[in-house]
Amino acid sequence: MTITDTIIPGAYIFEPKVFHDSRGYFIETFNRKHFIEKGIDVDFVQDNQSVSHKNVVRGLHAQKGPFEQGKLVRVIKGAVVDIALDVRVGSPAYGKHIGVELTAQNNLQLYIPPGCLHGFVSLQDDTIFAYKVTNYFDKDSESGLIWNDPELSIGWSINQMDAIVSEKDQLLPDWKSYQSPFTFVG
Ligand SMILES: Cc1cn([C@H]2C[C@H](O)[C@@H](COP(=O)(O)OP(=O)(O)O[C@H]3O[C@H](C)C(=O)[C@H](O)[C@H]3O)O2)c(=O)[nH]c1=O
Repeated sequence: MTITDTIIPGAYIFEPKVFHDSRGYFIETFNRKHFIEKGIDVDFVQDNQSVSHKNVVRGLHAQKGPFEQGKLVRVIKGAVVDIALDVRVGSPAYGKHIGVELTAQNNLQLYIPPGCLHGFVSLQDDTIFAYKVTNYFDKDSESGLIWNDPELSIGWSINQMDAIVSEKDQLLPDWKSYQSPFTFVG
């Protein structure tokens, strides 16, 4: 497993070792010891899976405390551009985002710490997105930001006119009206 730091404190890119043989391949998709190596004491309590058509954008979402979530995200089939935006007040990366292409071919995974808004755009039809979260879903704790605020100039790699966005996500606030409920703990 190769673990790469990002500009967002606590966010890491994981590249699992692929064991190929005449039958196909094997990878460990999660091993807690790699998080412990990075000093992250994760306790995932829920696994999620969504399937998206090409050009579907989900996000930018985060659950507020006490239901904030760390997320370990990956793609089982297809491809996404995955975005994490640090909104922890006091973070050295506050207002900064990372974008990582996660595909069924590259097997990359991204760990997104609590306090980051998360979203992705599906680059292929029938993309299967699977992720582990460190806290339970709590509908009343959902918060978010509109996906395409020009002030953040997030590179979604698709033509905005083609994006398929839920009605709920289309109503999310823009960056200048976003009130972060998160504080950075260094
Ligand atoms: C997230 C979630 C949703 N649901 C139910 C609620 C709705 O009836 C339905 C679809 O939910 P939603 O439209 O919020 O799904 P996404 O737009 O994929 O939301 C996710 O998208 C971005 C990328 C995220 O990082 C979050 O995990 C999450 O916000 O599933 C549940 O029952 N449990 C859950 O954990």
